[in-house]
Amino acid sequence: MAILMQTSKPKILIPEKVSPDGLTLLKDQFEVDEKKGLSAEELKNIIGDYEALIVRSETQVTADLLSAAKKMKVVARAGVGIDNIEVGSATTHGIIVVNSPSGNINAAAEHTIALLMAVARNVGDAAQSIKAGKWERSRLVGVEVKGKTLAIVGLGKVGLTVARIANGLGMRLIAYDPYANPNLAAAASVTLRPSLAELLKEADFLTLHTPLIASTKGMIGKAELNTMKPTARILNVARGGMIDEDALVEALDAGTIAGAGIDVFTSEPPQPDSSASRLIAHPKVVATPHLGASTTEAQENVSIDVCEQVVSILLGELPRSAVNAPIILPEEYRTLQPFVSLVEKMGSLYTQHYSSTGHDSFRQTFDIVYEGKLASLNTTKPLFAALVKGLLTPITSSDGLNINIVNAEILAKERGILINEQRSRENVEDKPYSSFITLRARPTRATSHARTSGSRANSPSATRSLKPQQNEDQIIQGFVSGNKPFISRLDRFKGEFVPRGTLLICRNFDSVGKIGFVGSLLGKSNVNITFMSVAPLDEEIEERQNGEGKGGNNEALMILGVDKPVSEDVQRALIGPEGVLEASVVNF
Ligand SMILES: NC(=O)C1=CN([C@@H]2O[C@H](COP(=O)(O)OP(=O)(O)OC[C@H]3O[C@@H](n4cnc5c(N)ncnc54)[C@H](O)[C@@H]3O)[C@@H](O)[C@H]2O)C=CC1
Ligand SMILES: O=C(O)C(=O)COP(=O)(O)O
Repeated sequence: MAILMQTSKPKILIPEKVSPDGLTLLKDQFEVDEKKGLSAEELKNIIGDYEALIVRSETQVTADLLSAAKKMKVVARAGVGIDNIEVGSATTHGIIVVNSPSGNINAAAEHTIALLMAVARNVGDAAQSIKAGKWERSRLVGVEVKGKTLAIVGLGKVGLTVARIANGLGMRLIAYDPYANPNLAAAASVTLRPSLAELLKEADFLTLHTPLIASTKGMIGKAELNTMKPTARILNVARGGMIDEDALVEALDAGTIAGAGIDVFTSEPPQPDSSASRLIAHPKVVATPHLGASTTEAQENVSIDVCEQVVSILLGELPRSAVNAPIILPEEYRTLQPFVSLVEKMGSLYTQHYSSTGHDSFRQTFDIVYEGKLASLNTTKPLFAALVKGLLTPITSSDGLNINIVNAEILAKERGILINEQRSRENVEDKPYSSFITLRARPTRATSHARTSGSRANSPSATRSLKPQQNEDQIIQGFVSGNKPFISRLDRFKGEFVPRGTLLICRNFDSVGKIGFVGSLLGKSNVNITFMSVAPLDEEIEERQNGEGKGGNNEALMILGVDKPVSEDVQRALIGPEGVLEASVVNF
C-alpha cells in the first residue's frame, strides 16, 4: 500500500451518522470531522478544507456545494442511492463518487418484507390501537400473502432479494424491468411482464425497487393507480419521487387502493402540510422514516465499504465501486501504474518542448500507440487521463484543473483535443522492453483557444530556435524499465533519457566543442549539469524523410539534467551558429 507523503493530514468531513466500523480505518491517516446538523450554507463555508466527504441520503451534494469543494477528491455515499449527489457536476470537477452497491441490499429487502406483512396484517394500526388501551379484533382483520401476486418494479439487487424471500412466503411473483436478466428472473421464480400496465393490473401487492431517475420519477400516478385492483396494497422502500403522494392519498381515501407501506418520501423529513405528511398520517398507511438501510449490519457493511474506498482514493489508488469512473481490475491497474507516469511525462514533454522551441502552436490531434503487453489490456483509461493531464498541466495555472480518470475525456473535449488510442502488437520483439508507447501529434491548424490557453506556451519561443516551423508529425516515444519511465525518441532523435527534474534540451550540429560551449555558458550562470545524454538522428527516419543515400544533416540532441532553472537569457545566449540551433527547458 502506498505511503502518504504529506505533513498535514488530509481532512474528511462526515455530516451524517456513519457507523464507526469504517471510520476507524480512516482515523490513523486522516483527520476525520464528524459534524452533524450543518445547514447547506454552513456546509458550503467549510467544504473547501476537505479532500473527502462521506454522506448518506440526507446531505444534498449540489453543484453549488461542489463548486466550493476545491480540494475534494471523493464523495462517498454510505449506501446505494446517489440521487442526493449531482454526479455530473462531481465528474466535471474531477471528483470521484463512490457508493456501497450491495452493503444494505438485504436490509432494504427485509424492510420491504416487514412493510408487506405490516400492511397485510394492519400491524401499525393495531399497535397504536392497543397502546391506546383498545382491543379492536374485528376492525383489524388482515389478509394473507400466501398465494397472492407480488408485482415488483425493478428487478435489481433489492428487487431480486425481495423476490427470493417472498417466494418462500408462497407468493406468486411477477416483475417489470426492461433491463432485467431473464435467467436471473427465472431462477428466482419471477415471471417478467412486458410493460408496467401489464404488471399493475395483476398486482395484489406492488413493490418498487428502481433508482429515482427520469424514467421512474412519478411512474405511479393517478392513471396507474386507477388500473389497479381496489384490494391492492403498495410498498415503497426505494425513493419518494416515484409515487405521486397526493394521488395515492386520494386513492386510499376513495377505497380504490387498500393500503400502503411507505419508507421514503418526496421530502425528507416531510414538511408539515406536505403531501408526504398527509400520506404518513393516513390510517391505511404504515410509514417508517427511511429505515430501509438502518440495521446494525447494513450500516457496518456500507461504512467499511466506502471508508476503504476513500482510503484508496486519498492514497492515489482506484476505488472498487466508483459511480463516475471506469472499473479497472486491481491487477490491470498495477500493470498500468508505471505507464501512467510515463504517459503523463510524455504529454508534459510534448507541451513544454514543442511550445518553447517554436515548432508550432499547441497541436490538438494526437495518436497514442500502445505496443506489447499494453496492447492486450482491457482498458487504457488511466493512460488516456495521464496524457490529457500531461498535455494540459504545463499550460494551466497550478490551482486550475484537477485532471484525472473521471474528467479527462470531458476536459479534452472541452479543449478540442482529439486523442486516437491505438494498439499494436508489431515490432516489439526487436525492442529491449515489452511495452512501448508512441505519441504522435499531427499537424493541425491551431485554434484561437489553444493559442491563448497557455502561459509557458506563449513564451518568446522564436528567439530560442534557428529553425523555421515544421509541418511534420511530432513524435515522442517511451518505455518503462524497472518501473522507471524512459524517453527513447524525441522528434527525429533517438536516445534514452529519464524524464525527471529540470532538463535542458539542445538541438545542435553533432560537432566538436558543443558540449563545452553549453557547459561553460551554464557554468557562468551557476547552473550545474547533473547528467547528460546524447540522442543522434535516427538514421531510419532520416532515410525515410530524405531518401536513401542523401544522408542526414548531422544533427543531434543534447539532453542535460540541470540543478536550477535556466533563464530565458541563457537559453537565448545558447542559440547561434557557434552554439546550438534550438533549446528548450522542461520541468517534470
Ligand atoms: N429505503 C432505503 O433505505 C434503501 C433504498 N434503496 C433504494 O432501492 C432502490 C433499488 O436499489 P438496488 O436494487 O440496489 O438497485 P439496482 O440498480 O440493483 O436495481 C435497480 C433496477 O431497476 C431497474 N430499472 C431501472 N429503470 C427502470 C424502469 N424505468 N422501470 C423498471 N425498472 C427499472 C434496473 O434495470 C435495475 O434492475 C434504489 O433506489 C435505492 O436507492 C436501497 C437501499 C436502502
Ligand atoms: O442506500 C440507500 O439508497 C438508502 O436509501 C439508504 O439511505 P440512508 O443511508 O439510510 O440514508
